[in-house]
Amino acid sequence: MSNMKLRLAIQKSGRLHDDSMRLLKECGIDISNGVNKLKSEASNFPLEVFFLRDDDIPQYVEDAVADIGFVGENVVYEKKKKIDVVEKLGFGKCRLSIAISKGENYTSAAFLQGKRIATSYPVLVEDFLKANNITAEIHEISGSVEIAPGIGLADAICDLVSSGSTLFMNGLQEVEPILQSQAVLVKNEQLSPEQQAILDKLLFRIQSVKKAKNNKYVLLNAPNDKLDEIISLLPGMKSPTVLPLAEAGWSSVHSVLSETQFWDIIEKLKAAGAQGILVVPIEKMII
Ligand SMILES: Nc1ncnc2c1ncn2[C@@H]1O[C@H](COP(=O)(O)OP(=O)(O)OP(=O)(O)O)[C@@H](O)[C@H]1O
Ligand SMILES: O=P(O)(O)OC[C@H]1O[C@H](OP(=O)(O)OP(=O)(O)O)[C@H](O)[C@@H]1O
Ligand SMILES: [Mg+2]
Repeated sequence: MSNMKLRLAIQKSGRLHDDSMRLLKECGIDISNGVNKLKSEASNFPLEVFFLRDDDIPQYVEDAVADIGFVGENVVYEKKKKIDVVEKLGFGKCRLSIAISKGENYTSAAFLQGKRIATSYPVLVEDFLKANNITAEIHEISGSVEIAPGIGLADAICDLVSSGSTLFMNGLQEVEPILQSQAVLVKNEQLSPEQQAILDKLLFRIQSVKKAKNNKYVLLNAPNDKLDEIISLLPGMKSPTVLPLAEAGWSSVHSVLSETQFWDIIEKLKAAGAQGILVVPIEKMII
């Protein structure tokens, strides 16, 4: 067997670190992350993990120092490196937005004409301004962007928002989301067939974990005279499982429901006579 290992870059510390480590664990990959260690190896999968600043990950992947990386789309599209985005990972969800002081009246992007905008995302802001035919002054700062209008450094900012509480605490209002973002898996454009085979194995596991998170296993009891109606409400992976209960005239029905239709279908099941509905999380889902 070959000793080839795929090299994965993840954030060393910060918003994406814990979710990146959790995803690997959910994929059944054991990584020991000792304090201050910059590199670690999986004990049960051909993977080596580098712990880096998130901003540096696209460059490392382009240069093939790492083969793949977990990084926010906001960083991928700001850095514009030659790398492929392979898979959305479902965490680190946020948006890149323009914000201005609460008291100001914003009706369109024309508000920004001739203004000073503070941001850590000069490339994405420039793209947005160009697309809207606006000329404005971009002030690049690397952090604490939300403070800029309050200290007279800028008239507007462009930064990441999720709950909106940082904007609120700084007396700002969000006026223009310019990019929706989440963590993605990126890869070097020229992986060898052997590296690609390891990535395919990893992707298969990631997709199984993602599918499982988006679905629930549902068990319920149904009176036999209502079975047809109840079964017609349930999608299941093929079709629902139906087992007789010890009590005559009743059956146990098992199925898989997606998170998006979940509450809607549960209400209909109750109305159709389903009882004792149990909902169980799924760990992995392989179709
Ligand atoms: N409030 C948020 N909610 C959800 N995801 C976020 C939020 N803020 C940032 N992110 C995502 O997490 C990534 C890392 O954010 P973080 O604030 O840890 O970056 P950083 O301070 O640049 O870290 P580093 O030290 O690695 O450079 C962002 O690029 C973005 O994709
Ligand atoms: O809308 P909210 O939920 O308030 O999140 C937005 C904040 O989160 C991020 O910073 P983070 O907290 O990661 O700290 P950082 O500035 O040190 O990167 C981002 O830069 C915003 O400041
Ligand atoms: Mg960073």
